Amino acid sequence: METLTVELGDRSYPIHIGRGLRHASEYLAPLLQGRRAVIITNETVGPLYLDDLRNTLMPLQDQPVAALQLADGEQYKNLSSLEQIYTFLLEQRLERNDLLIALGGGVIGDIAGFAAASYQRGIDFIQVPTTLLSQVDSSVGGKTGINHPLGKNMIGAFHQPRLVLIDTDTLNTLPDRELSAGLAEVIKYGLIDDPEFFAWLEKHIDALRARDPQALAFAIARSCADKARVVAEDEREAGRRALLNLGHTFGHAIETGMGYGAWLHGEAIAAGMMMAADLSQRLGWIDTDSVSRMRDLFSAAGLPVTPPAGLSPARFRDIMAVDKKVQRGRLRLVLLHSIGAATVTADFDAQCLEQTLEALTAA
Ligand SMILES: NC(=O)c1ccc[n+]([C@@H]2O[C@H](COP(=O)([O-])OP(=O)(O)OC[C@H]3O[C@@H](n4cnc5c(N)ncnc54)[C@H](O)[C@@H]3O)[C@@H](O)[C@H]2O)c1
Ligand SMILES: O=C(O)C(=O)C[C@@H](O)[C@H](O)[C@H](O)COP(=O)(O)O
Ligand SMILES: [Zn+2]
Repeated sequence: METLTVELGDRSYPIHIGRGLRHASEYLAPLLQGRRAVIITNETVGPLYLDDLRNTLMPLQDQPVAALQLADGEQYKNLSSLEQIYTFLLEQRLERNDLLIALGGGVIGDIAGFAAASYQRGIDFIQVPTTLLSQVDSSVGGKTGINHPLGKNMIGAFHQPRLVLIDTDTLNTLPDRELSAGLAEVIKYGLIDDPEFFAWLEKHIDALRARDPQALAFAIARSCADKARVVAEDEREAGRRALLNLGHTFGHAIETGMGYGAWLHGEAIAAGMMMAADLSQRLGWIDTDSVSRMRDLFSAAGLPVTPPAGLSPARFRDIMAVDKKVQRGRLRLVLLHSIGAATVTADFDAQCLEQTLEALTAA
């Protein structure tokens, strides 16, 4: 068992990482203390893990542990699912002092987190992430929200969880394609500011794909530590936190343009990071050798390295124009000086961006 802390003053919270949820009741008990918890999950994760979590919670509260199972998929990260959650919470008479628990991947964590941020103007919530992507990224840092047909995560709030409980054994049931998608965010941390981790990933990528428990535990803890550090410095993305968006301006355009769910988030941002690398290279920043290392690692992780056919440069431009990093109408992108040195900037040659879009969408 390993415990990290997201340091945010009186809103600091622990991330517990381990195999099995044996110690879960120890961590949950102090938060419950006469309060009631309900669970939001989905129709895939519920049948796998809801009973375990319920059994852990049952001795800690005097009322039955109610749960809502939403439909599964990125296309359900929308207003209609959010409304389903509000209705459930009201029917359950959940009070302002009660708790909501998100059990599932990033879709459930984001939407349940936003329900917690807005229900009765904000109640506490706990993240129990069950995908690699949610264990290394979405459960940490308090970004919650839903998609809009015109843009990813366009409606939401910053709302930190009170606790993150990561049971790495849940990854045993995760499909290979989803494991690879999670590796995209893991590789992202190496690219942003952790070149040693990037080099470790190059050596251990096969072990990670084979679900070696030690390799996974190390990669999850290192990713959470890297993210927690950035979030602690800049909780609401006034500056440095935007680095966590490496590959996301391109990647979100892929997800929105292809229709939510066609490309997994991790797949889209892997291709997006390669697009950011291509542009960085055209600007004379990152060198060819580093771009090849990136391409090799994403490929070894089972991820795409080019955007999908069928999204034109014009469509990319159109969707990218509503990115949340746009300021006074100017697009800001996360670009790379080298592996481990990312930067957020609006100061790039627009011609080079055009060339990247033309070259890679034609590939
Ligand atoms: N809030 C943030 O900081 C943040 C960070 C990264 C990504 N995200 C968001 O997270 C979402 C992607 O999350 P994701 O990749 O976890 O996708 P997801 O939540 O859709 O989960 C992927 C699939 O795996 C299934 N699943 C979950 N756990 C499982 C398990 N243990 N065994 C078997 N199947 C399981 C799910 O039902 C789903 O079908 C996107 O919406 C993305 O925008 C948010
Ligand atoms: O936590 C962050 O900050 C991130 O940017 C993490 C990203 O991996 C994640 O996909 C996030 O949801 C993107 O946020 P957005 O603000 O670009 O929608
Ligand atoms: Zn992401």
